[in-house]
Amino acid sequence: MPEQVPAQAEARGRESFGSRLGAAMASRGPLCVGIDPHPALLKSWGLADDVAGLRRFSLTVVEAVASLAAAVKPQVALFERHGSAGMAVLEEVLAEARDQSVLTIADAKRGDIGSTMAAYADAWLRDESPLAADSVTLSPYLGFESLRPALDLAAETGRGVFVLALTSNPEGASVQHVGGADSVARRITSAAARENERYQGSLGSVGLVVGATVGSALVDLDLDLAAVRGPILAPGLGAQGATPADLRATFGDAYPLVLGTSSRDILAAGPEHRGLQEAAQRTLAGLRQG
Ligand SMILES: O=C(O)c1cc(=O)[nH]c(=O)n1[C@@H]1O[C@H](COP(=O)(O)O)[C@@H](O)[C@H]1O
Repeated sequence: MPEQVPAQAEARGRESFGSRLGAAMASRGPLCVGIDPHPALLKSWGLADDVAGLRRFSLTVVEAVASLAAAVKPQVALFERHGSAGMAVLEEVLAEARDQSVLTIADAKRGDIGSTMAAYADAWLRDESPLAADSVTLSPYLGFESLRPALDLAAETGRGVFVLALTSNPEGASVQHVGGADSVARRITSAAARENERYQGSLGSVGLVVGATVGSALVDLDLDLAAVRGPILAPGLGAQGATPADLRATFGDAYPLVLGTSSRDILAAGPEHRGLQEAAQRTLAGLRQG
């Protein structure tokens, strides 16, 4: 039963993900740095588009920004394209982030029927898994309730999830805005709010993904994100055109819950630590000013 889950996490001496992320956002600021090792970025860093290049790139980003960011978000697709050796690098990156005390969001956007979802939950959210991260992104388009195994395992192990609600890409609206006053996005945000009822006294561990680029959609769809009480992962800064000022305008009262995330815009400032750190600090200063 949902009410028992925080007790399970507590029994294991675990602090919830929402509580840990809230503390990291308060002490370091509301920035997540995306680790997206695109072939073009590897090239611009003077690295080959191979497993050695992938490893050097990703570990460099973790080392450079671990003390500046509340979280790092490896994009799983860009490791997967290198096959099993690429996934081994992802395991190493997750372990390095853990050693350097920066929270991880595995950007895997998983979603499937419940029985298969249980296996995805095991992969990303179970202690023993080599791919265990602090949190994982989930796609709710097989129905929010199909995510149940991940929602429950995250609560049990003190981990978190970010559920896609309003994505940053222009095509997202063709599905997410459907339904008028009872839009798909509204159903997802309401379901996330219900899940977060089990996390009392801190930020919930069920976050949402809402793009920095969604403009007036929150007003148009009448979404109250502050009421969800979970973190809001907001991609779309920089390379997709959104600015920190856009975030403040878009999120209004919910802005304190927003974790701005940027990948290419910061990564293009590598390979030197200093360049990456300056780019991250610039983005963070913008987010703090909002
Ligand atoms: O879940 C995500 O992080 C995500 C959701 C979304 O709506 N839009 C979006 O861009 N993302 C991811 O955020 C990252 C954005 O990268 P940049 O555009 O380079 O900052 C990519 O890894 C995307 O897959």
